[in-house]
Amino acid sequence: MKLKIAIQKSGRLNEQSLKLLKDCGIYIDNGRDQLKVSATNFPMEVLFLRNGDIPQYLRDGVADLAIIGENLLYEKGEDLSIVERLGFSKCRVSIAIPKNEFYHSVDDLQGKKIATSYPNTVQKFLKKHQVEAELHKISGSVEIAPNIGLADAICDIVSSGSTLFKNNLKETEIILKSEAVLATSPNLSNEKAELLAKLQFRIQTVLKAKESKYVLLNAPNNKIDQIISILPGMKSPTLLPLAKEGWSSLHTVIQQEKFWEIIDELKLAGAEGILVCPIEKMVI
Ligand SMILES: Nc1ncnc2c1ncn2[C@@H]1O[C@H](COP(=O)(O)OP(=O)(O)OP(=O)(O)O)[C@@H](O)[C@H]1O
Ligand SMILES: O=P(O)(O)OC[C@H]1O[C@H](OP(=O)(O)OP(=O)(O)O)[C@H](O)[C@@H]1O
Ligand SMILES: [Mg+2]
Repeated sequence: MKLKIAIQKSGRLNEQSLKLLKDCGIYIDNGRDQLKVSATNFPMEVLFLRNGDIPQYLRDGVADLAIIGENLLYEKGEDLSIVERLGFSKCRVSIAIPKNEFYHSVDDLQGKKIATSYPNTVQKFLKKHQVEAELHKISGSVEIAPNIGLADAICDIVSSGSTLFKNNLKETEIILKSEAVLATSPNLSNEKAELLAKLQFRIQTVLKAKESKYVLLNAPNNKIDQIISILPGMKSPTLLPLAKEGWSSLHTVIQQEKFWEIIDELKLAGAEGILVCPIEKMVI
């Protein structure tokens, strides 16, 4: 018995999905040309599919789980559950209009023509705000629609905003924020649920390690207490004596984002030779 995981065949999510499996110690042979590949060291089969088809495959039980954009679940798979947020492919689904158009509120979309690849998402948004607009479904290059007279507004994925900028559009409403997630089929057998739990444990181990850094620093012994009070450590930090009399080396694990907040404080408190190292796996 194998856990069948669907990942995007090619596109934005493909590379990082494969990398995540690799970081979890799951090796896949010949992922390139085949649409179905078995892992060599984990009871798993990887199905390479078109993104848009994945929610249906999950629903039908053709795939047990999938790595997919949260936005696509909102569009096509609200009945499916998210079991893990994966932290990559962060983006938002937004409404945009030509830069020079006036925009005050959602009401300005009343009676307008909106081009999008995410019709259900837009429809839900319009309904919530009691706005009636005409939807025009297109499958790609949505941002060009207003420039060629196809629509008054668009709804599409925005990340850096450069596609909007290049097409003279401005973002007026953020409908939702998205990232890659692990989603599951509704009726997993107990055996499959156990395998899923194993996979989730590995994923959490990898993700936690990514957020954290191993920090080493040197300081005079009389400054150590103050430095420890600044460090938001895992537990108590490790303290080792240096060859130099009256000095110690202090090791701890901190959240990457916290590091930038406390670095100046650490230096002021007398920390020297600060090293920040990546962590490969982290089991807590
Ligand atoms: N510019 C972006 N920045 C960050 N994430 C993005 C961006 N564009 C898309 N994504 C995310 O990646 C997912 C896949 O996008 P991509 O454009 O590769 O595939 P697609 O065109 O939706 O699907 P298909 O596999 O059918 O071609 C999207 O659902 C979204 O969650
Ligand atoms: O805000 P930005 O950083 O510019 O990213 C947004 C763009 O990225 C995606 O397109 P993609 O490149 O995936 O092309 P596609 O339309 O062929 O899917 C999305 O559909 C937007 O067009
Ligand atoms: Mg795309």
